[in-house]
Amino acid sequence: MMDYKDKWEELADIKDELAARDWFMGTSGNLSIRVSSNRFLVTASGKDKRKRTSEDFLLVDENGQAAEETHLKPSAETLLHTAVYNRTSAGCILHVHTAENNVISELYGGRGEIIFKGQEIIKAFGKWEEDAELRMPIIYNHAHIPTLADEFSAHIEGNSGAVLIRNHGITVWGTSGFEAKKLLEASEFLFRYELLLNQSRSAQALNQTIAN
Ligand SMILES: CSC[C@@H](O)[C@@H](O)C(=O)COP(=O)(O)O
Ligand SMILES: [Zn+2]
Repeated sequence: MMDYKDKWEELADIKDELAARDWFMGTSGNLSIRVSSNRFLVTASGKDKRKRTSEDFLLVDENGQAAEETHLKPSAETLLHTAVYNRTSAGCILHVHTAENNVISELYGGRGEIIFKGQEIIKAFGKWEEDAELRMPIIYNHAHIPTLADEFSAHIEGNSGAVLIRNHGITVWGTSGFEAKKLLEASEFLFRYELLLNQSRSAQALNQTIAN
């Protein structure tokens, strides 16, 4: 039997941290961590991800099928995880639904992407140049998961990245658990900033109209 105790604990710790941020509303979200070239641990479907139990994850193969005898069902969105692991050397994938990532995906979904520029925190994505841009794709939320996974796959470029699914959530991947969490936190910071900025500008414009 494969020994994945350390990877299990690492993913469970990440899950606890994201839960402390309240990023698993209504059982939403799914997480995975690579164990070998063709095996990864993924969250069991439909669980309350704020709880830490011995049934939180199951080992799956490169097709997203259980690789060991279990009564657990892999996440409904496991195909998005297999899409990343089969194309890259990524080590961890995190998917969360937040009000902020949903509103951003709706505001900018018509453009198919949101671009962040002039933000220090895009360095978390390896964007170090002064005029660097971070382009984050926004894809349609197909209910048919193989179709969603196909559209998502078109945006997998390299061992780290982030894709927004419109009115659904964000999926980020990185070379390790640490990297994936960093990208997720940086993304959610950018979303909150963008929303706050838009709100502040609207309030400012309204105040000016009233003053004139
Ligand atoms: C109730 S959340 C909606 C789910 O369909 C899904 O989007 C999700 O993120 C969690 O599904 P899961 O099967 O638990 O991984
Ligand atoms: Zn989801």
